[in-house]
Amino acid sequence: MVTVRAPATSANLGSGFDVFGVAFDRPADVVTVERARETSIEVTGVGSEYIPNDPEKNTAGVVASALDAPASISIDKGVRPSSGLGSSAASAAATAVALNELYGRNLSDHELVQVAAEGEAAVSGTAHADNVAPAILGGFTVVREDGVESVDASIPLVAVLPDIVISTRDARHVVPESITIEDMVRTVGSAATLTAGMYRDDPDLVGRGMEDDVVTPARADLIQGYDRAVEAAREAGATGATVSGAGPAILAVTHSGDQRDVAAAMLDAFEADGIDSRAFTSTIGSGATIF
Ligand SMILES: Nc1ncnc2c1ncn2[C@@H]1O[C@H](COP(=O)(O)OP(=O)(O)O)[C@@H](O)[C@H]1O
Ligand SMILES: N[C@@H](CCOP(=O)(O)O)C(=O)O
Repeated sequence: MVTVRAPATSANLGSGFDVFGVAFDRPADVVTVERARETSIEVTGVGSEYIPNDPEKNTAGVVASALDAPASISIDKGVRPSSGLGSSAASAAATAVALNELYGRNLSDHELVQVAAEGEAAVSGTAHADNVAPAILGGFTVVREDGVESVDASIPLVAVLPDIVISTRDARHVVPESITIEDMVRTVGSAATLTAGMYRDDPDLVGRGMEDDVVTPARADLIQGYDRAVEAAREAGATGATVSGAGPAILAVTHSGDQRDVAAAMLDAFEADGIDSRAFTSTIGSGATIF
């Protein structure tokens, strides 16, 4: 039996659509696997009633199939599904790491990222690896078609999750299919600024580098209360705020010491719109851990 914890993650960070990701300290999914003749899945925890047990529809089951590693899989969900906090990815990442250990497959972390991304493809329609990469490797990650880079960075984060459900699959349909050269130039500038900020542990640069005029505005329209919450975050000291993943969570970057104020301001903003929400404060954290 092997048990692995994999954390919530935030993908995109505004300017890095399908490329950037960060790991949180918490919340996390905890996955336990045992050898079996056929794969079966039991799900408990946050939002488990909305998650299929069918191995072909659950990211964990798709990973078991991709690794040809049948198992009894127990998932204790800490990351709410359809949150924008990499819920489906946390299960996929934890399962990939756990089955690699259980079956002695000796795959590298980078190979496991590709396996876990197959689980993501089953639920979102695309094998985007920008959540499973930080969920496995930790830190700030950059995903390309031919590989993944990861760097440890110390940046304070606040994620606020409103009581709204948005599926990644649906939110991918609003992404523009093409962009102008002017938008491309601005996006590359933002993404490079953010990356420099991560290397320098500089929340001002990271916040500035989250600016994006391409994907974020289209997704923001799906999140009731988004504009008010982002404005409140900035007024409370956030250096940047944007849609976390495909939403509805909002990710804010702060200086250390400002996290509680920023979280409170965003919670109040959603409350003013009549929406319950909860906040997670974190710094950029580690990836999947075998117990
Ligand atoms: N192990 C899993 N954990 C969470 N969601 C899962 C899992 N397996 C399948 N799903 C499905 O994936 C969808 C949630 O994934 P997604 O829309 O990408 O949200 P999130 O941003 O939280 O990852 C839901 O429809 C859920 O039923
Ligand atoms: N790059 C993906 C990330 C989806 O993240 P999730 O946490 O909402 O699953 C996208 O933007 O579609």
